[in-house]
Amino acid sequence: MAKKETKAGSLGTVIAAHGRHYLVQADDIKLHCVTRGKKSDVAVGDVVEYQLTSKNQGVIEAITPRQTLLYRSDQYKSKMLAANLTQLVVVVATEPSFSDDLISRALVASESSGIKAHIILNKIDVTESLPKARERVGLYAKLGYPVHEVSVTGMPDSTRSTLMNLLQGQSTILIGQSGMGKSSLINLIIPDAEIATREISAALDTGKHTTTFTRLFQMDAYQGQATSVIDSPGFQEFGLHHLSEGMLERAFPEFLPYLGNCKFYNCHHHAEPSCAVTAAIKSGEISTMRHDLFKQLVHEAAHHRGIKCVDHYSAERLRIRVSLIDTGK
Ligand SMILES: Nc1nc2c(ncn2[C@@H]2O[C@H](COP(=O)(O)OP(=O)(O)OP(=O)(O)O)[C@@H](O)[C@H]2O)c(=O)[nH]1
Ligand SMILES: [Zn+2]
Repeated sequence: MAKKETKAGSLGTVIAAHGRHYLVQADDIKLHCVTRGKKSDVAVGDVVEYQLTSKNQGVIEAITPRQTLLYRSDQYKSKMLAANLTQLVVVVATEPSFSDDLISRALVASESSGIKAHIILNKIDVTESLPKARERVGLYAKLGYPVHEVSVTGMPDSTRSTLMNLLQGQSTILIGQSGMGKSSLINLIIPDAEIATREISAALDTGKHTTTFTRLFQMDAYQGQATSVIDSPGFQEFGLHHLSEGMLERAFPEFLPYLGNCKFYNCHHHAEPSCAVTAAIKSGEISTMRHDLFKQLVHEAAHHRGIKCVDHYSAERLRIRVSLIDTGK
């Protein structure tokens, strides 16, 4: 393979991050890289320019323009989950019970970052819990998010082909609560995933906490399109404090037909008279659960105004938009 280079240095993809230490896949080698100074704005999935400092170490000099950037944030800071994703896949299962709150937050994050979202319903071999789980994911299917039913242990072959169809040519992040079978899915499609994770963990000296970092697996390209899967550590919370009210209302696809039809142009869709969104809840077009989450997210974000990462976030979105214009997309 020809070595990819720019004037500033060689190019590689960040496949794992731990603190300010990064593992960069450059052609066939993995380099342990650091950034200059205190900079830590590198995300897994970034394509970076680096300079070699020794045989397997380097310094990241620059991040090439990102196509997308997925964030989550709490009241103190925003955290970049992954860069250059094309899709997000939420993994849920028939059991243990999954959280609608976490699914919807992940979907809102994907909408606001311009990333497609899918849902995988795993463990459909657990037939007692299947009807209820199907009914619950049906809400998301109605909103337009494709739902794929699989069973890693019950139907490994068809599960593998469903996954390969979904993943090929894409850069995908898998998100799921603990116990949904995310690791089982990864092991099914990437047989040496555990070995790779141990290697990454040793290279970045992450200690015993091997599952607490995000890592990217590069798979065989599909029709010339790079294919990669990012496994994110299971998390209980998915804060979206960086999203403004305007961004939030547009991240709920079921609200879109009603926006602009409220009596007040600056309607918060809360308790205002003649609100088209609350009318749609009454007529059953919008679910109360999703509207409650919308109000909760607006409430959380309201506590966040003025914190630096809002500017950082807006600047990044502008940068992505400019780079899309530059590349003519
Ligand atoms: N019945 C059934 N069990 C499954 C299936 N897939 C995974 N499991 C089981 O579910 C449990 C959790 O699977 P994991 O792959 O560890 O789940 P995870 O989402 O990675 O969870 P963490 O490792 O806690 O983040 C394990 O005992 C698996 O064997 C399935 O299709 N059917
Ligand atoms: Zn309204």
